[in-house]
Amino acid sequence: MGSKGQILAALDTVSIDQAVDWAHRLDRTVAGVKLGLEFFLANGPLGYRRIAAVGMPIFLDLKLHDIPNTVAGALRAITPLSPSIVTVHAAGGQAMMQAARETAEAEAAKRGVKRPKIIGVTVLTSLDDKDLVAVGQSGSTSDQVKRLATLAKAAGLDGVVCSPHEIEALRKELGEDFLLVVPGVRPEGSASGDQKRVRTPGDAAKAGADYLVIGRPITAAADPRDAACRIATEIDAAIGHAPAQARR
Ligand SMILES: O=c1ccn([C@@H]2O[C@H](COP(=O)(O)O)[C@@H](O)[C@H]2O)c(=O)[nH]1
Repeated sequence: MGSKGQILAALDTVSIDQAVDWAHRLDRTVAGVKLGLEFFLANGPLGYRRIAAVGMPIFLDLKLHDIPNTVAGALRAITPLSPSIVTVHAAGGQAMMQAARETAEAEAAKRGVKRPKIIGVTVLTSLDDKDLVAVGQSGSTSDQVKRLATLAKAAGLDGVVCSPHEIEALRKELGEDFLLVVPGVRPEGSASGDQKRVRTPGDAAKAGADYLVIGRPITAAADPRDAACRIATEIDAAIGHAPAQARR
């Protein structure tokens, strides 16, 4: 499969028909698809099941951020859908992240489904150092990402969402088995939009990302499948054909 096995395509839309169409076009071209707040708030579990029926792994990116009891309840609600990956905000704290992990484990065992990987969102890729100061956080984005990722690992999470700029430092600090799921990926010449901490797919893969989360550069293209294939080719050219996990 080459580096197609590293791309998670973000299907950001409220339209079920649009998302199903993208999923069919991208089937066997990417590792999986990401459904986020926009899709899930509009279409809920029924919409999720329509996409799941296409047969690709689903990253359910709801970025849960609440008290431990509420996040545990949310995990009980979504684990039966059998997503491959779900997200919580690492800034929600260690107790909340632990509750998420333990609840997913218990609920998956009870339902006889595979436990989703629980991933902590560190600092959103739309933020830079100045934005952190504006919300009252001192220090750099890279320091804050490292702090939150360390906390996520201590809480038993499977990995984190970080920007392409923090990959090397987190690999060194947190080891080879900690999943790094990386948005903020832009092929040369494509618009950054609201993303502030960006790198190219080739650079992010070479730095050691496990998965690259890519939305608009694929979904806004005239031919999304062709766009995904081009990105996979760029990654292959940068790293050779072995995906990150196989290279370690
Ligand atoms: O820090 C984060 C966490 C999540 N995302 C999500 O990734 C995709 C990126 O989409 P693009 O169109 O490639 O910008 C989107 O669904 C975000 O919700 C992120 O960008 N940054």
